[in-house]
Amino acid sequence: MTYWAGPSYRATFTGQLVYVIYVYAMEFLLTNEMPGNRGNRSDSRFGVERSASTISDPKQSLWKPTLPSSFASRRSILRDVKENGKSGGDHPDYAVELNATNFDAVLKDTPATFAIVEFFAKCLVKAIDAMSSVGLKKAPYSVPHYEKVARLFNGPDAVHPGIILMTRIDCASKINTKLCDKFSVGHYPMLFWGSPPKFVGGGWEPKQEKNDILVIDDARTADRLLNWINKKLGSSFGLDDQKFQNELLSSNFSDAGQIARAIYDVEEATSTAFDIILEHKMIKRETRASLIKFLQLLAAHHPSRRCRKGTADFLVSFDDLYPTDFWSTKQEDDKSSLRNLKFCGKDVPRGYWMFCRGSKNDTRGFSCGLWVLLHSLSVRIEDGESQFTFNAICDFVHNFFICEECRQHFYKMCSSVSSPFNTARDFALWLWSSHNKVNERLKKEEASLGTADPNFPKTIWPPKQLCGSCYLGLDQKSNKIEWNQDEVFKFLTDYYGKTLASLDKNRNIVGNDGAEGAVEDLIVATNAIVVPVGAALAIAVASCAFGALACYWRSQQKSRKPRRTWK
Ligand SMILES: Cc1cc2nc3c(=O)[nH]c(=O)nc-3n(C[C@H](O)[C@H](O)[C@H](O)COP(=O)(O)OP(=O)(O)OC[C@H]3O[C@@H](n4cnc5c(N)ncnc54)[C@H](O)[C@@H]3O)c2cc1C
Repeated sequence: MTYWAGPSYRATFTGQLVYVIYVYAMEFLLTNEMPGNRGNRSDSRFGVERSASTISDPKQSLWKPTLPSSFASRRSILRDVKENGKSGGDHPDYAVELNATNFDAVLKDTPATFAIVEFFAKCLVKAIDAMSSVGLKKAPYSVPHYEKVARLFNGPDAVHPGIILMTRIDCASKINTKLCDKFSVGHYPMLFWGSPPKFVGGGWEPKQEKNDILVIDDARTADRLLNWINKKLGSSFGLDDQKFQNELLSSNFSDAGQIARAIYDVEEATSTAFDIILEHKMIKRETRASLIKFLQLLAAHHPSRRCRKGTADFLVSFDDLYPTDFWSTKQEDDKSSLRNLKFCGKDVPRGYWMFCRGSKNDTRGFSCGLWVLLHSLSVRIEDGESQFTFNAICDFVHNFFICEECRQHFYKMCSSVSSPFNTARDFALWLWSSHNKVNERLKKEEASLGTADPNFPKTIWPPKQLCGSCYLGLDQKSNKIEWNQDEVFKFLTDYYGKTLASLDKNRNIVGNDGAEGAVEDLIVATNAIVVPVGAALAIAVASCAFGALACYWRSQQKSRKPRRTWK
């Protein structure tokens, strides 16, 4: 079947009309074609055997993967998405247009947690555009709708960066025929959802019972597509969401109070960490014990009360969910319901970073949130828990941190500790100093690769502006900073202890747990609807500490539209 009407047809109005009617008829056939009449097609696209989905090694997939030959091209595609918000195709789109040659590589390389792949036919889109221009077709095709949603997740101005990579494949292009076959594309547009590695070398068959890739069955309009996503993630993204105004807030290093906002990031990081663990089925017989240890630590000392509750709930039901014979009885596939678990309450993950937001979408975020979480744990434990905490954190990073390079480096630092920790102080200082070693190494690496976030350069931490008394001087021989470790520990305890938890404390005053509805009502009543609701309220409550900031922020938020809730 020929999909394309040549350019001469479109040169005149009559030609355009004929062309449009032709394609319109074809669209009708395609969009109404269902598996039942597929068999009659001579087109090979519906006759091939589909290959089984292969799951790539999750530990390899996200951070800094090995660099095969296609690396440069897939990186440049992802860069295009980040920097320009364009796919490089005819449409100046937010969705990334892929083809069979780069599909696997880009999906393997993306740091996004989920991916949507839209199979479409570009010629149909053009035809329908043309029809609309001559008033022949009112019902919109999916592209503008898809784009409205992609705007939220892709590109430099993504409102919710790093969560969903939205891509598309032009099935009318010959090069993609086999790929469209593998996904049994029977009508246009056809949208699929899954974790990016699941698409790599994968496919989809209508009759396959268990499939890690799902068909998005209701994406006719942007609202409906976003509704589907919200149901899937338990999120409340709205088409009108605006980029969070964090960047307007000062990133003043010397303002210790800014760490208070990181309470939202440690919640986000906790939730994201478990999403990754569940999504990648990282709970195995050999990693189970290490996860239990880390859950115990979180349940007792997480700086966010609702994460303490969520992780404690998970811990309580852990044995039922993952009995020791779980892996021998192959129940693993039945655990899809676990993906809906909310470790830090129903609004988390929210999809954006506050304290940890980088100036680009691919910097900071999750790993920053994880560091903040680890430091905050280190200053909350008792002396008697210091060795346990050390083991729990080292094992957690080793078994569950998706970044291979980080795992390796951190493991080395853990392995070089020769005697057990006896005090919380020693452990907190060890973690601080290990983080500084990572900073030092990355500073050099980022300088040589030009990958640093200019607004958040790696530094030896804390800088003098944050803690002058931490500095004793410079050792002339080694040219290294001499620290006053008592002062450093005191500073860490204040910074990651009291200050970080100050907003959470205030949230608890208004009864965050179980009373979230009341909080939202309060905000609705005062017309200060914000994203995130909790953050604004907490900042408002803590406005004695952040007076000017809170006033400014609230005034910004008041002009916003109410946040959507999805049922
Ligand atoms: C366990 C772990 C190991 C990692 N290893 C690697 C690696 O090997 N290679 C790699 O490329 N990336 C690694 N990363 C990621 C990397 O360290 C950063 O998290 C990432 O580059 C984002 O940097 P950032 O600017 O947000 O600051 P981050 O380094 O993430 O720090 C977050 C915040 O912590 C505070 N902070 C900074 N230094 C310290 C300190 N010494 N003590 C206490 N608080 C501090 C600052 O306020 C900073 O904004 C690792 C992350 C983790 C959690």
